[in-house]
Amino acid sequence: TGHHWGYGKEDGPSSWYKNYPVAEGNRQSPIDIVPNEASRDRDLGPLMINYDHCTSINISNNGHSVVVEFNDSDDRSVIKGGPLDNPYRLKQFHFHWGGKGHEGSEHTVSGKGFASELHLVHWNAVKYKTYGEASTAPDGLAVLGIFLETGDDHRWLHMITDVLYTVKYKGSITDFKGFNPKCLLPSSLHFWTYLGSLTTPPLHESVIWIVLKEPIEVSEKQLGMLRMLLFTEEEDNQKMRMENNFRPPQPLKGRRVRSSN
Ligand SMILES: Clc1ccc(Cc2nnn[n-]2)cc1
Ligand SMILES: [Zn+2]
Repeated sequence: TGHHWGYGKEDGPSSWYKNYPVAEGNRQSPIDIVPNEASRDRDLGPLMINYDHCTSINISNNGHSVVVEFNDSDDRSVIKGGPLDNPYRLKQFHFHWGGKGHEGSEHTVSGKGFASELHLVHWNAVKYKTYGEASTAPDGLAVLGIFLETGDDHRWLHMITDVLYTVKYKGSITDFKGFNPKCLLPSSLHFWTYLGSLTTPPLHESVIWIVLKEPIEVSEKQLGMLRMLLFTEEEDNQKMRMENNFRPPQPLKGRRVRSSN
């Protein structure tokens, strides 16, 4: 199966190019977003997020992050508008975060990192039959990125942090039904958008990135719950805390970042 990769010294982002040469490609993610270099594009319409009928299925620890999966067998939860020519179906969301007191977002804004970053992964089910097929196509995926900054408790994030103890170890999965991620959205849907890639191997250059400008606030306590997860399996006697699971910004290589109006 695929090569082993991680976020450690030996298997981390600076070594991924050895097994995944596209790591040095021309549309890699994340990037540092410089707001006053982003161009306002008049034909960028508003983002439309329709998660009303969406329901989560399960929550799991895949050894890289904590992931909530959704039923993507129909168009019950889609995003459209903004830079997108088709509706894109929600498949899963997951987080990237840092260590105690360290930043952990993947995108940065004028060099500033945030404590964490939530990614909602969607795929173009109009043009492609499966997520797998879409994940290798240049317009196959749309990932909605939302920054998390430390502040007050997030009233709905508790639904997730309260069950993290059930997925402490790599390979654990439990039922997680009825969670609607619209409760994790900030009040403004203003965004930056650019063409990029998955930020973990296989690093496919198949992502239309939509990064919301307004962060959501979560408490240090809630972030600390993410850090009690482990990269390692239950039977592994090495207990490696899951933290700093983020890829640093990659070269822009002449790409244009657009801003919503
Ligand atoms: Cl389905 C899937 C594939 C890759 C990743 C990793 C990632 N790529 N871009 N942001 N996160 C998350 C979910
Ligand atoms: Zn991600």
